[in-house]
Amino acid sequence: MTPKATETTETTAAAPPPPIKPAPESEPLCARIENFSFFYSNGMQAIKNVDMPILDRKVTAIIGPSGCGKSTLLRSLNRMHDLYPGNRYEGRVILEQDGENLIGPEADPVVVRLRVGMVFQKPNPFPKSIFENVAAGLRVRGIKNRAVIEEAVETALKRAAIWDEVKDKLHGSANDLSGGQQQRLCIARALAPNPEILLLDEPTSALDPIATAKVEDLVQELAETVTVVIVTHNMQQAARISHRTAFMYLGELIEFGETSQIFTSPKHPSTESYITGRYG
Ligand SMILES: Nc1ncnc2c1ncn2[C@@H]1O[C@H](COP(=O)(O)OP(=O)(O)OP(=O)(O)O)[C@@H](O)[C@H]1O
Repeated sequence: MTPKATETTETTAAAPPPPIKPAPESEPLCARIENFSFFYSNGMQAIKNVDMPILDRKVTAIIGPSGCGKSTLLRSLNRMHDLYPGNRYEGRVILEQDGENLIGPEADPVVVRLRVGMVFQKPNPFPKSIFENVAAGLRVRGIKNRAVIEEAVETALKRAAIWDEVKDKLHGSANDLSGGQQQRLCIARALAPNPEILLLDEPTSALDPIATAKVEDLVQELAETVTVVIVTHNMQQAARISHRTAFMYLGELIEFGETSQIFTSPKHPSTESYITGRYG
């Protein structure tokens, strides 16, 4: 018997459900990412229409499989992509404090990088003294008074929980520190200009478990005074230290919510597949 058209046995793969838009937040925001897209100079669209709140003085983790756009999104927040010609931003990243659009044409990328500090995967201290590493951002801010710089360097090193280890060798080379100490020094360097947001791009992936635990403790402490956004491949880390988690896939923000909700009852099937280790 010839099957009728309606009885065909062929199946087509169901399209994945659309991303879930973040729910309105009741807690104070530090910034809002609105309808944000990013295009690399070769025309590749790495971020697609992302809307995401960034909670004030909380830790937001960005997770997702390799190549989903985590680092691209993070680097957009402090205009790192401006260092390469031809890259393009669309949309807005608004700082709540004064309404500045960080990716707008009027925003000076150098000033944005003081308001939004960044620490990378591999510790990258300048080949200078410990003191000069931390003072660097203050000098960019135009601060020249020695006493002011000394006080700010001490405060930043204390905030980064490394003061006790370096206070007697501030003029020694940063390169003589251990990897974990170098990473905390880089955090101090980012903190010295007193940024509103601290971006951390897989800050512990080059560190051993003890140095990792120190940085994780530090991040939680820091969130009392500065907003933190962290990219991590380590889901236990995201679950341990963040208040909100953003799951990205193929350049889209698929799901955003309280970290405990994302890890225990994700709403989107792609989030569930990722956190249960089925891909990525
Ligand atoms: N300079 C570049 N020019 C063009 N495309 C790029 C560039 N850098 C990254 N991409 C592409 O943009 C997409 C997002 O990359 P991105 O590094 O942001 O992903 P990721 O989620 O951080 O990955 P990983 O976890 O592996 O670090 C990828 O498809 C990547 O190939």
